[in-house]
Amino acid sequence: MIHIENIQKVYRARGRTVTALDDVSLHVAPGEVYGVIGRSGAGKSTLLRSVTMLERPDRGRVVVDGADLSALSERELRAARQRIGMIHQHFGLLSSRDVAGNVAFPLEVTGAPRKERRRRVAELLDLVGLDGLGRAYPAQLSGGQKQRVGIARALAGSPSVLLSDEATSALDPETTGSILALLRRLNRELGLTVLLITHEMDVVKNICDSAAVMHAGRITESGSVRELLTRSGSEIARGLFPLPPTVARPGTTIVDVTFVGDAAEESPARFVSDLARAHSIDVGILGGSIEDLAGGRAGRLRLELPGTPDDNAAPLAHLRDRGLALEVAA
Ligand SMILES: Nc1ncnc2c1ncn2[C@@H]1O[C@H](COP(=O)(O)OP(=O)(O)OP(=O)(O)O)[C@@H](O)[C@H]1O
Repeated sequence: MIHIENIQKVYRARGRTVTALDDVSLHVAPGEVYGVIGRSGAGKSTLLRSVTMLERPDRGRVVVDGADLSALSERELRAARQRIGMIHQHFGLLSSRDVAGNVAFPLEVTGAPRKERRRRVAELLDLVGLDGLGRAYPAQLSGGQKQRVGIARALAGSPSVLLSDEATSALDPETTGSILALLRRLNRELGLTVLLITHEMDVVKNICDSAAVMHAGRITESGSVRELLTRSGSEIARGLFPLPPTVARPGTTIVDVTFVGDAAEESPARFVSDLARAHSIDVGILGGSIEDLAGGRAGRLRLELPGTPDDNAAPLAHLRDRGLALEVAA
């Protein structure tokens, strides 16, 4: 649905050059929620602005819903952008217009007749849970309600793609949860493809099917969250399932075990007790957790086994045979 291919963006300001995007490629499948996570300055906003060509990359291609946006004129782009909704951290509402007026705004721009606008606004307010608030002004709304207005407005033109620029960063945790649940519902009910940028691992945890990590203009890892969880050294895996820093005691083996899919549905305690019984060893649990992620249940445990990794070839093979991904500390 969204194909970003080898895009490059260098800013030059006051004799300084900053490579905001350095050969970035990303592929978002239709109907998925894709999160790009990174620290401030990593290039996330530049990436999102490039998807609509609000920022034209110096190099590379951006294809959205089959249209190569990098090849369109400004006039053609304006039309193509109507198929892409966008929501922002600070909502971007017009304070002089009421809620209905804000949601109707994009419909006025495209020249929809008044009756059609009324009908559509009522439908959108109902969809985002703001029924009855059409006459309220942004100043009278909570942050969560403002973001719902932002979402309704973004959906006015029935886009196939929604871009979210830190949409929950200005909200408290509870409101964040309700906005993420709304995005997930819209994704499922409307088949909406969502590309979001965030600096919060919780956002990835709650709604993303796939994710990418950005550092200094580069994508350092990307894939489905499920796949990343089992990838050795994945930052997403570490962020979703933080484990305490551990130094292996001499003569012991530290192994991180990742449970996804069926393995996560069974009790991890069962795996540990089966392992201990089958190999007559004491297995220590040093930390870990099991969580419900957007893509299903998953978990990670850090285990301590007696003996060196060489001594533990059989227990480690036992865990691998049960379909678990292992990372053995060097
Ligand atoms: N218009 C601009 N002119 C010059 N440099 C810019 C411009 N926009 C962004 N940059 C620089 O490009 C780099 C990436 O910025 P960008 O805003 O994309 O990062 P970000 O990950 O979205 O960070 P934040 O979450 O703080 O917005 C930063 O070093 C930033 O200073």
